[in-house]
Amino acid sequence: MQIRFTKMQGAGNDFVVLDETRGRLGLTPAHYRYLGNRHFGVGADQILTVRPSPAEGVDFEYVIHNADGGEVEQCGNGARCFARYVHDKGLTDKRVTRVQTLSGVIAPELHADGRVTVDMGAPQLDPAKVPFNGEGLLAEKQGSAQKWPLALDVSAQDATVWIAPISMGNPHAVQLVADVDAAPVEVHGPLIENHKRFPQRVNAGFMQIVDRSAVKLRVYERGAGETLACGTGACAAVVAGIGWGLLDSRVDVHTRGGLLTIEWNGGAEDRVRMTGPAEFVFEGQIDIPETL
Ligand SMILES: N[C@H](CCC[C@H](N)C(=O)O)C(=O)O
Repeated sequence: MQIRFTKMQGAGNDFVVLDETRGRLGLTPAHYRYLGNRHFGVGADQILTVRPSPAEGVDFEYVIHNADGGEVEQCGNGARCFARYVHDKGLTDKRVTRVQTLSGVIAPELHADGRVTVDMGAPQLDPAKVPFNGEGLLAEKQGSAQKWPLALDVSAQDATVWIAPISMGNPHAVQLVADVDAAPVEVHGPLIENHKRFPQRVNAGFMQIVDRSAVKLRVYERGAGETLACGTGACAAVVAGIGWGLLDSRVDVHTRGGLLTIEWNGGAEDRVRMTGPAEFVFEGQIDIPETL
């Protein structure tokens, strides 16, 4: 099966973009895994699919699959690339679009310099709705937010990390670290991702506070492993830091792949705004087996 695709990246989080505005490709999770595979396929953290508007008042549908083939609710860096793609490919002449995702409607705005600002909606701060099962745990209060103890079974020495469970449509567990470069992301990341207290698994964020308007962040992503940047992870980290009383309302998030700027006024109903890059890398086509 011949698949035409566009490779894009936002702060180093990379994507295969598929255009289904003129008909469905009929791909299976195995096909998405194949496209995401960095040795046998194209290689990407996520596969983004553009579909026609599903309803009045919405311009497009935006479908997201992780490299492991699983469909997910939201992808922030992908949303910026989505907005750049639909405009530059002539699918719309709007610079502000309304896009339907599994977790609701988001509104990306494409700026003249190619950067994109996305209204990512309000965070979900109720742990049970992240979803996170905190039964039997005693959360610590900090500022207007909490930290929950998460016991990790790290070979002999048990480790407990203190996390904020936050959803941006997709689930995140954010923790503070003194030094992101020294943080045990490779070891703790998968243990947090697959922790039994996150029934839908979770994206694990490791945040170092630089000052009240700047952080460094690494994210071990659900279904993709550590990525160079995670847009929803940056949103969740800033929401946690503001809730803990450590950050102001506009924060530069320094990721290994580039800079994202996140704004949130701190109210549970306040919407999170994310600004960052969205770049084309190359166009291509790939012949993938019909059955995998
Ligand atoms: N791995 C995430 C989806 C992609 C999120 C990330 N790439 C972003 O920019 O938000 C999840 O399973 O929820």
